[in-house]
Amino acid sequence: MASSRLVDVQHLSKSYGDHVALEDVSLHVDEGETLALLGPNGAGKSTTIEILEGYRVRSGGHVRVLGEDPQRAGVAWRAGLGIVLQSSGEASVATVREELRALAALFPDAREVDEVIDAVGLSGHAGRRIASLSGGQQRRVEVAMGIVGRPRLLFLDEPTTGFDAEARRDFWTLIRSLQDEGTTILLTTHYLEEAARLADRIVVVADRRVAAEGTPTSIGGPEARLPIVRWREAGAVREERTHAPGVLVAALIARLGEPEDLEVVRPSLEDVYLDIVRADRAEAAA
Ligand SMILES: Nc1ncnc2c1ncn2[C@@H]1O[C@H](COP(=O)(O)OP(=O)(O)OP(=O)(O)O)[C@@H](O)[C@H]1O
Repeated sequence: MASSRLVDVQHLSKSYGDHVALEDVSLHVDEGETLALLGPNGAGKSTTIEILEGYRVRSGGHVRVLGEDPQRAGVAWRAGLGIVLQSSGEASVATVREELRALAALFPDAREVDEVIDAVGLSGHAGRRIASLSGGQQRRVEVAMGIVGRPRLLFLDEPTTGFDAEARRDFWTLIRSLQDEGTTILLTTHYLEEAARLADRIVVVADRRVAAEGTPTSIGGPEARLPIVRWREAGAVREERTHAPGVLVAALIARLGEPEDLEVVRPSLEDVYLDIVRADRAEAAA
């Protein structure tokens, strides 16, 4: 195992009673990297991440996080982790600053609490009770709690759920600054744009296993990225995928004059992701 491999998962399986949640998942995260774990509801993302955090016991496979098996690792190991779980909905009656100060005291090299409060956009709310904040503001407190210990490895399980558009942009800026400091991040999200902007690499989990892996611009293979030219002809929408959209558009203009409803679209990560998940589902059904 490379020394820079902070997360190493091989052939991970997990069953809840008779229900198989994960069958054979292998993935890794290297130091300094941000990996986005994507997949439909129920695919097993939280199960995977909670096994890596030591909160769930695996049924089989090999797992190393910061060089240790999460099922056996101790308090010193945990101090290297930052954890933002899927939102619990439970809120403390302490104030934002009190809660973060209490938590920061547990870490050897914690960040300055007021800087963290500022970084998550809560400086105007530092003295307010967490329970009195809005859902999105409470989620920001949870993110602050994940980063205050200056973790080497940060787990973010759907961190921006409940954020408004501006808060999400601010969060992306915050994550970029953590990436610049060298923080290694494992992120789950249902926002494909978030994965496209933040991740160095993406792993798609579907039907209990890894369905695809790659960078945001390469996952799914080159064919999945071919531009689509759409236009209307004889009352019907036509479309064609092509390596040379300009050539096709020129040919359409020569044939039709100005083509009706003409557009040239490059598939987004979301389009590619949906193709991967649908193909995987069709394969599983077959
Ligand atoms: N404690 C549990 N007991 C029984 N089944 C569980 C338990 N936790 C999760 N599961 C099941 O395991 C599967 C994977 O769940 P998991 O929460 O890991 O999915 P997910 O990919 O995180 O989904 P989402 O995107 O909805 O958060 C689901 O079918 C879920 O119902």
